[in-house]
Amino acid sequence: MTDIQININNKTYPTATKPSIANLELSLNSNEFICLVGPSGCGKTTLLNIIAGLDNDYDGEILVGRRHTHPKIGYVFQNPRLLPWRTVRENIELALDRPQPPEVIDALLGAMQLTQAQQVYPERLSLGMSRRVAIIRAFAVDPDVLLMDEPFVSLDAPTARHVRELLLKLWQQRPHTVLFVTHDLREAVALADRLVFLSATPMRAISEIIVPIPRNERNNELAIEAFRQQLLQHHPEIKQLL
Ligand SMILES: Nc1ncnc2c1ncn2[C@@H]1O[C@H](COP(=O)(O)OP(=O)(O)OP(=O)(O)O)[C@@H](O)[C@H]1O
Repeated sequence: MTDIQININNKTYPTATKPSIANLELSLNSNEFICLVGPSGCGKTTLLNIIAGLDNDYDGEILVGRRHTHPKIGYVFQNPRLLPWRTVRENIELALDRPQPPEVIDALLGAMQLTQAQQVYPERLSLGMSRRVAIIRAFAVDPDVLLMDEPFVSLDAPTARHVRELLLKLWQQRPHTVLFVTHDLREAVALADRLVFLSATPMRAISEIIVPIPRNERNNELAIEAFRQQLLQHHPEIKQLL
């Protein structure tokens, strides 16, 4: 695994009058779990699409180690985007760029508690199950960086907590660099090693915090409070977001 450096000087959509991203610098350490927290519409999806190589129309650079290239990506979208005519297992296998021993998929299905559902078609899955399939699919390609764009949005609270716990366990078994986007500070603190707070457009990274270990309710609350204080001190303009 390699460190990744993202420098975006300017990203302006052709039809827009002002940049969506300006002077954004972000370093991703190998196998680090990073949460990006930012206001609605600040440019998070735009950033993930640039990192994924889906949008090359920007001024900046992405370095994987010392190479100017795009990292190998696993992408978990808000919508799980499963092919309805393929089973759970086939949806995972289709994402692979090279065949994997069946045990690899078996282990991922087991970790996400989907072994029993592997021959099922997506229409029979709950939203929480579909999200778990999407997470497996992203891990299965063994990416340089896993991009997760609010993958637990619109799940009820207990289901979101369950899927979060499974994700963390899987990540501890198979460490990968993760870039996880959320609006939810509590979700971010429950998951991340490091939180990066983003400004409204034009988006840039305005503050960051390392989450204290061990993770427990008290440490999480302390992290949230420290984060609030740090942000309010340096960026009073975002008070309404906290
Ligand atoms: N195709 C496009 N053309 C023009 N402007 C766009 C386009 N896509 C996004 N934008 C603008 O760029 C900015 C960032 O949008 P983006 O969807 O990346 O934000 P976001 O943080 O992911 O939003 P949300 O929190 O709602 O998911 C917004 O001002 C949006 O209106």
